[in-house]
Amino acid sequence: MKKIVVLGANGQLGKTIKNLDEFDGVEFHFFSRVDLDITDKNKLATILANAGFDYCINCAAYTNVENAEENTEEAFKINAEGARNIAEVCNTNGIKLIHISTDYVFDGKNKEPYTVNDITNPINEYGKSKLQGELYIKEELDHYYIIRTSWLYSLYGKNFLKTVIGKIENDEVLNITTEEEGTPTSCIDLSEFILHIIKEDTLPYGIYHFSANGSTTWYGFAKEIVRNFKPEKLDNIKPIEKFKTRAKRPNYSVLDLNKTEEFYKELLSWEENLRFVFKSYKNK
Ligand SMILES: NC(=O)C1=CN([C@@H]2O[C@H](COP(=O)(O)OP(=O)(O)OC[C@H]3O[C@@H](n4cnc5c(N)ncnc54)[C@H](OP(=O)(O)O)[C@@H]3O)[C@@H](O)[C@H]2O)C=CC1
Ligand SMILES: Cc1cn([C@H]2C[C@H](O)[C@@H](COP(=O)(O)OP(=O)(O)O[C@H]3O[C@@H](C)C(=O)[C@@H](O)[C@H]3O)O2)c(=O)[nH]c1=O
Repeated sequence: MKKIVVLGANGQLGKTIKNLDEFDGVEFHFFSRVDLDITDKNKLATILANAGFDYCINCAAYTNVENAEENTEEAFKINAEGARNIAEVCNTNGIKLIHISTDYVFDGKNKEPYTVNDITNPINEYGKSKLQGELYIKEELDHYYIIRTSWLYSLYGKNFLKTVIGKIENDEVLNITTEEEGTPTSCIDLSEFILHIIKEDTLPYGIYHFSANGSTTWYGFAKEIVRNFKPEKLDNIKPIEKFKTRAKRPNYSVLDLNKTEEFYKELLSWEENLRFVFKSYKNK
């Protein structure tokens, strides 16, 4: 039986892991921010010491990309210092770390998918803080998996899918940018990969990229959401070149999946994953 501690358990990824129905051979222990704040290194050390955890999954993060431009200190405290605290405590206690990072560590100037070896160059404070977290982990720890993913969605918490559904339910018209290209990723799909790493227990340590296959713009993603949710409202989604925001986003942040597919399996397209999420939504 593998013993796993999950941090940031009340976020959308944490909740998705909690709802996985495949628990054979693994025992999860979930800690939300109120149970365990990752900026409190002493408490982390106390809870993780001598508890026999094999893996730590870090789902805790400061994820508000817009607010990170002003609350930069807090974003770094959680995404960089918090990640360092976890890495130090994992190192002391022989715990393998699975940490989630982001496509926003890249500047978006590529014309083809970013590989795990491509140069990082974040263009917003959230991306900078997440990159610093990656660097600290690499510095402190040998036994780590850093999984960079992109455009996460689920039926939990706050994410683009839920924003679009909410506005369509109110019959609002949405102007959505066509400026950025990336890949929407279902939290269910990512959770299954995380579970695979734990169950296999043999994947080489290091950085992995994880998303669905294919790519689109936020406009394309919104259209596909509405096509699945309420096709009669498709005309409510209007393309615009730019949507005014405080934080810059990379114009292109598609992740190269070759390494992940080599150690896992061929991944489904983002459209197929989205259909799967709606199927479970309608069955509820
Ligand atoms: N969302 C996305 O599109 C993407 C996310 N990622 C990464 O994936 C991971 C999971 O993201 P996601 O589930 O979407 O994020 P959420 O914002 O849904 O969840 C993050 C969770 O972390 C908690 N948290 C914040 N600060 C602390 C802290 N100091 N100590 C403990 N917990 C804390 C939050 O608690 P509270 O709600 O109370 O603040 C929240 O429950 C993150 O590392 C994120 O950077 C990567 C790519 C895309
Ligand atoms: C709500 C809305 C957003 N947009 C634009 C703004 C932005 O360019 C894009 C996405 O907006 P959001 O703010 O929902 O997404 P954003 O916070 O940029 O999402 C990112 O979150 C972090 C945590 C990550 O790690 C990234 O992978 C990515 O998922 O869509 C519109 O064009 N129209 C709209 O009505």
